[in-house]
Amino acid sequence: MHVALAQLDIKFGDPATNYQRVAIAVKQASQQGASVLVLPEMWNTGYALTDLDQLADVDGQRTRQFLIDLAQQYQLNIVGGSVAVARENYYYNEMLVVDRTGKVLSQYDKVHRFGLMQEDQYITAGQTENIFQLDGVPAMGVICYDIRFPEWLRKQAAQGPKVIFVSAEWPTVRLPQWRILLQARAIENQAYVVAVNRVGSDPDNDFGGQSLVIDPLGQVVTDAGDQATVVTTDLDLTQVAKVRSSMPVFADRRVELY
Ligand SMILES: NC(=O)CCC(=O)C(=O)O
Repeated sequence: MHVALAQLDIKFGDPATNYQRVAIAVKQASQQGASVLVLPEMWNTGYALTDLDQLADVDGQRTRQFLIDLAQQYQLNIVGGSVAVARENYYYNEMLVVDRTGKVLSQYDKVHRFGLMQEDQYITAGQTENIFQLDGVPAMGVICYDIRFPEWLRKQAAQGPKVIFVSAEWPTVRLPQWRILLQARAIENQAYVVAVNRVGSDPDNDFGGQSLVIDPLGQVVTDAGDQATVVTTDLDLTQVAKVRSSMPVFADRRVELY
C-alpha cells in the first residue's frame, strides 16, 4: 500500500477554495504513484461551526460525488478525511472512504466530540464503527479526538485492521501529545497508523501539521513537517503479521476481566 498524506492548509469557511485544494492534492498523489490518499479533518469548512447552516454539505452529496469522480479519474483509493455535513437538521463531522472504482466503502461520523473546539455545541456524535478493506487490506478510520479513546480503536482493531487511518485538525500547542498518542495506538494495536493533520490557522488555533506514518512497533517512518505538502510512503504490511506473531497481545487479552 503506497499512501499519500495530504497535509493541507484549509481556508476557514471557504468550501469553494478547499474543494480546489483537495483536487490539486489528489492529482499530486496520483503523480507520486500513491494507491491511497488520506485527507485531513473538516476540510470543506474548517471549524467554521457557527456558519454550518450556510456552509455544511447538504446530505454530503457534493463531497460524495466529488470524491467518487476524483477516485475514478485518478484511479486512487481515497480516505476522505472529514467534512461538515448537514443531515435532517443536524450537523456531522463525517468521513467517506471511496475506492478507485468510485464505490463508497464506508461512511463514518466522528464519535467523540471535542468540546475545546465547540463540537459538542454544533456537531451530532456518530454511533458506528469504521472498518473497511482497501485493495484487500483490512483497515479502519477515526477522526482526531477519537484517538484519545484507546478502547474505541481497540474494539475495532481487534476485528483485524492492519492500518489505522486518522484525519485531524490538531492544534500546534498539543502536537507533542498527538505524536505520543498515535505512537501508542500503533504499538498497542500492532498496526500501521497513517495520520493526517492540517497546517495553517483559523481564528482560534494554529495547526502545525506533523502528519505521520508510524509502523506497528511505534516508530515514526514519515513525518510531513509543518508546511502544506503531499508526502507518500510505502507500507510494508508484512510487518504487521511479524509484529503480531512475535508478541501475541491480541490473543493474550483477558477479555473476561474487561
Ligand atoms: N479536532 C479535534 O478533535 C482536536 C482534538 C485535539 O486537539 C486534542 O487535543 O484532542
